[in-house]
Amino acid sequence: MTEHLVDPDVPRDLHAFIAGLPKAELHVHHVGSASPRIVSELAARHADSKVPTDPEALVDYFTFTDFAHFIDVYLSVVDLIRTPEDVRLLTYEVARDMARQQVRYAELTITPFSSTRRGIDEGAFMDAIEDARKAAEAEFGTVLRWCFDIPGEAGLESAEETARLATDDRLRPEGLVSFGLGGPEIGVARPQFKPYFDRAIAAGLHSVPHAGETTGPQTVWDALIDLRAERIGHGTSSAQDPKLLAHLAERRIPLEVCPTSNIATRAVRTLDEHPIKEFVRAGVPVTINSDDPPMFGTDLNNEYAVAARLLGLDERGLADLAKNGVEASFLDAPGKARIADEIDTYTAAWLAS
Ligand SMILES: Nc1ncnc2c1ncn2[C@@H]1O[C@H](CCC(=O)c2cccc(C(=O)O)c2)[C@@H](O)[C@H]1O
Ligand SMILES: [Zn+2]
Repeated sequence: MTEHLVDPDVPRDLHAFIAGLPKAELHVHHVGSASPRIVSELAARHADSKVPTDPEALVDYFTFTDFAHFIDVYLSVVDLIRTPEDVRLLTYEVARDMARQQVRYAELTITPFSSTRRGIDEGAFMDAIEDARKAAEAEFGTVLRWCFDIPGEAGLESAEETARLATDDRLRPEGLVSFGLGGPEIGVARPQFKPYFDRAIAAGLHSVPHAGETTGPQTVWDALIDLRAERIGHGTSSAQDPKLLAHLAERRIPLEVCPTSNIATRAVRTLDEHPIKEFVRAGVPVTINSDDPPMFGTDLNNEYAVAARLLGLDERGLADLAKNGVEASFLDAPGKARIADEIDTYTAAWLAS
């Protein structure tokens, strides 16, 4: 457990329970998962970068005035990833950090457009992530799968490139399971991306766009109707629309909730105002995720502690939340059953001790 992340309002033994709880993570960004250790290593390789390497300076650097500022800082870290070896290092080290938190399975959102437009060869990029995925599974036991996302603000050129990389049989990596859409939402309407999502879905990929993070509930409706979303990234503003909440609950469409992220990007004012309770009350399937953990000064374990506090959960409630993540994942049925059983066994042993 990382000591500075202990929430004083959550009992210490609940933190310890969370630290050992087997988990699935469904909403976490590749570059946004670069820890200070990884950032320092990349910055040392590329000394001209403006990203600070000192962990204390990084805390200030990762303090955001608004969502646009967050994206600017995010892109400065993207600029640190310049070679296939950088891509491999980042991916492998992110898996190591996940394994330490008992993450058994993660769908990692990768933005291949950002790397190919910066000159990394597309085939070498795919080889680097696949090589890291296989090594991480063998060495840490964490299973990684990919979501390729369109950086919407970069325009339809980025959508075309992302759809091509995700659907070309010669390039598409074995670990790819889903197709997403990220970046700012203001001025980036979801319906324009429909043809690209149609292509990805026709190629067998699942649809998981961000929506309702920084704009209202209509964006979530657009993601559901035009992009045929199977899960929603954030979906925070859904709480403003009771019909939408009822729809999400009835269709069993999970929200990928990332509480600390919403505060760090100023999408939500305070944790106590976070709508997670409304989602649960409306019967919407809720999953807990970390988004860009080091940039938001969090990790997945801390997000579970935050959820425990906001929802008043005990060990059984936390185990159910972890099982929501497994159930909402794109694992096959035996894969889901294996992690769900592990969660039950761990919880029973903890409660019996
Ligand atoms: N909380 C988040 N909510 C939304 N997205 C988030 C979040 N966290 C991380 N992201 C990532 O940020 C990327 C945005 C990148 C982007 O806008 C952009 C614009 C213009 C040019 C380029 C370029 O690369 O040249 C990139 C998204 O694709 C997504 O993967
Ligand atoms: Zn995200």
